[in-house]
Amino acid sequence: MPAEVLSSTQQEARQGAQTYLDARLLQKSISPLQSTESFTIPVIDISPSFDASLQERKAVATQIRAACTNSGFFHITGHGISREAQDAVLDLAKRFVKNLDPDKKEALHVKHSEYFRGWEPSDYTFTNPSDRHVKGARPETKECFNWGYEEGLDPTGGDGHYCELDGAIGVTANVWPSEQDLPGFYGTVRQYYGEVLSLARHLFRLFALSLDLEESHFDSMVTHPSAIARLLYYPGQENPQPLDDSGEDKEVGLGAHTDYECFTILLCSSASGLEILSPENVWIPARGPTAPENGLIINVADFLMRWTNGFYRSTIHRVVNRTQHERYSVPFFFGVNNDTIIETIPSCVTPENPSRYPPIQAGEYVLERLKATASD
Ligand SMILES: O=C(O)CCC(=O)C(=O)O
Ligand SMILES: [Fe+2]
Repeated sequence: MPAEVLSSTQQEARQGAQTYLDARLLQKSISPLQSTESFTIPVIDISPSFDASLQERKAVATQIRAACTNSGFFHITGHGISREAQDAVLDLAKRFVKNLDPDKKEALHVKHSEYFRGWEPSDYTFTNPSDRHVKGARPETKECFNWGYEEGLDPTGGDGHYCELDGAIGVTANVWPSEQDLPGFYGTVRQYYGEVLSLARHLFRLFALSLDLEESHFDSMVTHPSAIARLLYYPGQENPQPLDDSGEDKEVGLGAHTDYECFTILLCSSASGLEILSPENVWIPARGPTAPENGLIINVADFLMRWTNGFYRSTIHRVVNRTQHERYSVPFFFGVNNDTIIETIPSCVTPENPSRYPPIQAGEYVLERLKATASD
């Protein structure tokens, strides 16, 4: 890949995603206040996809395709992630936020990391880079801890070829609290992350079927994948703030954004707060009355949207905790091996819809998007 192609695509990585986000948010503000919303978030039981016939796997894939071409957002049940691992990792998020001393957090600050690993205090990033420039912008209320793939977290043990977002080999990018400060931290992360990583590889096979590709199409691209995850915390509001004069929230947990990778697997505590911009450009709660009890949330992210030439939709979402309760969540952002160069999937290109995106190296794309949240 010639150098000039990469640098122009880095620019395009930021701008393309921001343009999509800004355009959808603009449509939101001109859409009628009284919504004629008919959209509900689909719930897909993926249990038949584990041990059944190809025909049954294809039936699940068909439901995934329908969700991805509409809102790009759905709940899954029958996913096999143990309740124990889910509860333990949510509890870990709480322990990290509440029990780790400020100086220990400071030592893990993401500003020390080229790859945005470690402790991310609320005011360090704007999840929607445009929010930084809004007059009187207040910091988002979230606080989080980020880590990425390492072979020790992979139940397969990996393929020995992991490289970082920028292609660097042999770097130790993750940082961890010490065992003394937070006993069992790494073990709990490893258990949950390992289970979700296996689920993500399985889901990618269903995504392949959903795009009429061979089931194994993506397998060789996720042997040492980009798989960043985070423990997230949103404080409750002591006195939940009324909306401001323009009908916007005064306090936002995480600004409106799309995720960067292929798809996200999200675990959240019962507290409400996550909202998605529906296909009709109306904010709706992600965990409405139809949300399943033990489900996980899946949303399409930007890399899959560009890979499919816009056929699959990346979901715009945000978090606003309007309750007095604390909220915790653990998103897992799944993408392909950082060193994979991606070109639009040929079956998503037609004479009416020619490829809109130049080739790009997967990790470079994600790194560029991460950088945009912390600076201009
Ligand atoms: O906390 C949540 O529910 C969503 C988190 C999220 O959207 C993100 O970290 O990208
Ligand atoms: Fe997100």
